Amino acid sequence: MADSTARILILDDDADVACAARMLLRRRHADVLVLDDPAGLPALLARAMPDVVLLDLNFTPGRTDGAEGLAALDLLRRQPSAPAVIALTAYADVPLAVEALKRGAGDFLTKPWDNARLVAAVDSALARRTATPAQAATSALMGESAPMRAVRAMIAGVAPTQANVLVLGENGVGKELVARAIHDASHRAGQTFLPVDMGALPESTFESELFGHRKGSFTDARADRPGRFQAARGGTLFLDEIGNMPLAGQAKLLTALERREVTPLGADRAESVDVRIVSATNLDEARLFDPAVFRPDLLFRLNTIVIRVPPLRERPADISALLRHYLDVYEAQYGRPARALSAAAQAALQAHPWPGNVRALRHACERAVILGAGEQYDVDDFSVGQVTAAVVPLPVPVAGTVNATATLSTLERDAIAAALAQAQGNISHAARALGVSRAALYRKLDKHGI
Ligand SMILES: Nc1ncnc2c1ncn2[C@@H]1O[C@H](COP(=O)(O)OP(=O)(O)OP(=O)(O)O)[C@@H](O)[C@H]1O
Repeated sequence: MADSTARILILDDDADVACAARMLLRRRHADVLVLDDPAGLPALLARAMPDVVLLDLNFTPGRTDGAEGLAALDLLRRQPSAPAVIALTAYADVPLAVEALKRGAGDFLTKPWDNARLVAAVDSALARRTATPAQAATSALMGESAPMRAVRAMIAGVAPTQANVLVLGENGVGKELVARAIHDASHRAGQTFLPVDMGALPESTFESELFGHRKGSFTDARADRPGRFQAARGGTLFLDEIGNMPLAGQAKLLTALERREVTPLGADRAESVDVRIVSATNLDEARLFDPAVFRPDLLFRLNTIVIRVPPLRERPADISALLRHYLDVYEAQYGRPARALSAAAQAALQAHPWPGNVRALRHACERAVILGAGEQYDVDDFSVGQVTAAVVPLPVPVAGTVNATATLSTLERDAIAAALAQAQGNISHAARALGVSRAALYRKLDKHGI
């Protein structure tokens, strides 16, 4: 069932490929457009700006240099509210995938793709796109509280080195922003910053996703394919959610990090790859240091430097500036007039514990900008009173008294609340139990005000 209002464009001349992708994505996104020729792109953009573009890199038969796709990518990146781009290529060509990433594509997929991976790539592109205004530059890591100043000092100290960095903190505290800030302040800034959600990598394709594969190495390996390590060569690989990696995957990652080289599936020789590793997890440290959960030898490789990003409730001095920043961002994005916060709203939001941290604050600001009707923002516009709903038993609807949509919506909310309770608040685990990506779960939490 389509549950997002995002607009997705598939720009690919292969009708079968475009049709397969459209059918898959239509289950979740109501608005999926297909275009078979980049020449039609300017007219389409003038009519309807997409949120995410799946962009083939080669169109003219026989052409494999990617020039047509890269030109379309440049055009997309020049748009005032540029869509997120996922480059698609049938020719698993590392330099071309890397070139697309360097020119602003957020991710790449090689054909034929794994359906779950395609869905997850679109979800993360949407999530990242929403976050773009705050993530564009190092200075976007806001906060003048003493703990955030200490975090920034650590970033400045560690960025110029080659040290692997482990970023710890609850969901939504800004771990990815910290990782980007390290990359942006390092000598690798001009190279790729590639985030990989380690919790979302299927066990069966773990090696091929990370290290790549050679044509014919397994039934579906119809072409050589680069892995994330090769794609991030020279840059920074951000291993997100490492705490959700199965132990088997941990062993494979350890070998790559120890040897500083990776062996694509089916290859007879290892390749050395120069990547800087920044990793992150929301696992609490007691769990992370439990050998039954995480291999100590891998942890030792990853945590040369540890940066702890404190939850927002421990740095209330940052709340006010973050509120104003995100209200400004969304007022500009939605073309709404600038409005002040009422004194009561300011006090209530300042005292709020923000269990979802800065991500929740950002979502609350977006809601307020869209829904707030008064001259000033009132506390109700932020709908933050419902934050504990995930652990509060929800009322069971009485048959016949609610309409079908309300029932479905309630069921979904119940399922999410139950999954979260069972996963003890671990978003990745709850998302996996529900069969959706983390990004999709975040959107649903937002939708239900959880
Ligand atoms: N210090 C900050 N200043 C401005 N925006 C922030 C800050 N910290 C987080 N954000 C915003 O909050 C959102 C969540 O941040 P981010 O994705 O970096 O968190 P995370 O800790 O990596 O989350 P998760 O654990 O769920 O992956 C993003 O939109 C980000 O831009």
